[in-house]
Amino acid sequence: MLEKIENRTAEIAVVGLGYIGLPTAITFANAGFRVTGYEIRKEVVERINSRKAHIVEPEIDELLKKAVESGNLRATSDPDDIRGKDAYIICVQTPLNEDKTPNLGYLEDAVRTVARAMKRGSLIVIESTVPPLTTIKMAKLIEEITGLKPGEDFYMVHAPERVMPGRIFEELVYNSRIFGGITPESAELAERLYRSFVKGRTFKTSSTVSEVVKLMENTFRDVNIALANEFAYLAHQYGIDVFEAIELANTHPRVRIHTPGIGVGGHCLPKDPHLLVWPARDDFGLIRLAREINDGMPLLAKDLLFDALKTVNLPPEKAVVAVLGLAYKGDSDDTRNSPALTFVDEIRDEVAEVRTHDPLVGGTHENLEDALRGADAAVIATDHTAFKSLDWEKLGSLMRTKILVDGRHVVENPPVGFVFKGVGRGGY
Ligand SMILES: NC(=O)C1=CN([C@@H]2O[C@H](COP(=O)(O)OP(=O)(O)OC[C@H]3O[C@@H](n4cnc5c(N)ncnc54)[C@H](O)[C@@H]3O)[C@@H](O)[C@H]2O)C=CC1
Ligand SMILES: CC(=O)N[C@@H]1[C@@H](OP(=O)(O)OP(=O)(O)OC[C@H]2O[C@@H](n3ccc(=O)[nH]c3=O)[C@H](O)[C@@H]2O)O[C@H](C(=O)O)[C@@H](O)[C@@H]1O
Repeated sequence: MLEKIENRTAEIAVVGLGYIGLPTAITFANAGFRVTGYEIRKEVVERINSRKAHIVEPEIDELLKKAVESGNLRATSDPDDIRGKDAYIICVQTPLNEDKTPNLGYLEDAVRTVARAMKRGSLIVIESTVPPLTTIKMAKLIEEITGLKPGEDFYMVHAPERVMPGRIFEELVYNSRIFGGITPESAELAERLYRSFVKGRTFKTSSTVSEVVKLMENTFRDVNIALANEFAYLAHQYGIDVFEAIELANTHPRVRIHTPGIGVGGHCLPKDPHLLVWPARDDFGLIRLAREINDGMPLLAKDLLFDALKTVNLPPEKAVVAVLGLAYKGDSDDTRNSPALTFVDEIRDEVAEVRTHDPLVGGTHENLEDALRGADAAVIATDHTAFKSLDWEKLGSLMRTKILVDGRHVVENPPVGFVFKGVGRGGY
């Protein structure tokens, strides 16, 4: 296997071609490996084979074209096409159920597919973010299905993905990586495989440490954002602008306060803290409280909107509200767990009309001006670059009432003639 890795003849199957799996498959293919991408959504397979990415990410179209045209990448939804591969890289989603418990159904299905296709000596890598101890459980599932002994007859690793959407192709190469093996040999093999394109530092550990590390990273971010959001809430009570206060606090050499806003979305931050605490017997509660704070932020934005409507004596049930941005963060087309969607759901039954516009996602109005024409309030829910340079004084002339609520600190100076509110912008 090591020799096959060194001379790039190892055959790789990437299972799940979403935001993580597709860039990973492309990167291995462009590093010289023969990669088969296995994906259950047939329309995604067709798009990829016709060289069109189904996700928004810088550089993806050129890199996908290169990978497919070189003959190194092919997508399929036929499990027979991934039989007998040297390495399987699993990148399927690991969402939460309604009750916030992990839904490992996609992962288990993917592992079953791999178990039926693999051979003795295959390396199986789970890139998906999973609750602690999952990799060991999945190795046992493979043993039950195949009769092969984990660590002896096949190798298994958790290699968490740490890329930031918007910078995926750069971070795939330059981020440091962790390889958590069910045995040291497993970790060693995966490290050698990924070293074919990773230029960052690499570390080997156990699969359970690796699972916890990944969950700690995103929990760290979520808890820090919750702290910033609590500061924003307090700033309203003191009538100050939290962003001015944060900028000044961050001049301290050991303080790095995160950015408050309308909420925390995406496939990962809203669920990973739950994956960390779910299998534990007990915890202190900080991680869960941070989640509640962040989940509550769309309601704070709703209060700001309703305050503004009160200022102009417009009953909410008569108000036409245009929500700008549906994606969970700027310049993304991903709406999973987006606070913008929560905000829309929260106000929908209480106002006359909710319009939505997102340049990358769509919405009820394709055109920004059409969304604002005759509206009583505009609410910025996503920090898309396109929203940062809007001429509000001009756009205001299209609106029936000039209310602007900024959930993402996109507008620095409140536009003249508007009733302005913003998350963390006390004093307006
Ligand atoms: N999106 C992100 O920014 C990051 C995600 N992650 C983790 O990576 C994992 C994947 O996340 P995303 O790529 O965002 O999810 P995604 O939903 O974009 O992609 C998953 C893909 O797997 C496919 N799939 C599901 N079950 C399958 C099966 N049994 N066989 C074949 N294909 C199957 C789905 O149709 C989908 O296209 C998650 O565990 C996530 O927490 C980690 C770092 C960053
Ligand atoms: C620790 C860390 O930086 N994790 C990254 C994170 O990426 P993700 O796309 O979720 O981006 P994010 O910038 O944390 O944004 C998540 C959400 O939080 C919001 N957000 C973010 C930072 C902040 O200071 N304030 C804030 O409100 C964003 O608007 C967004 O709604 O989660 C990714 C993942 O695991 O999916 C991970 O690979 C990335 O490296």
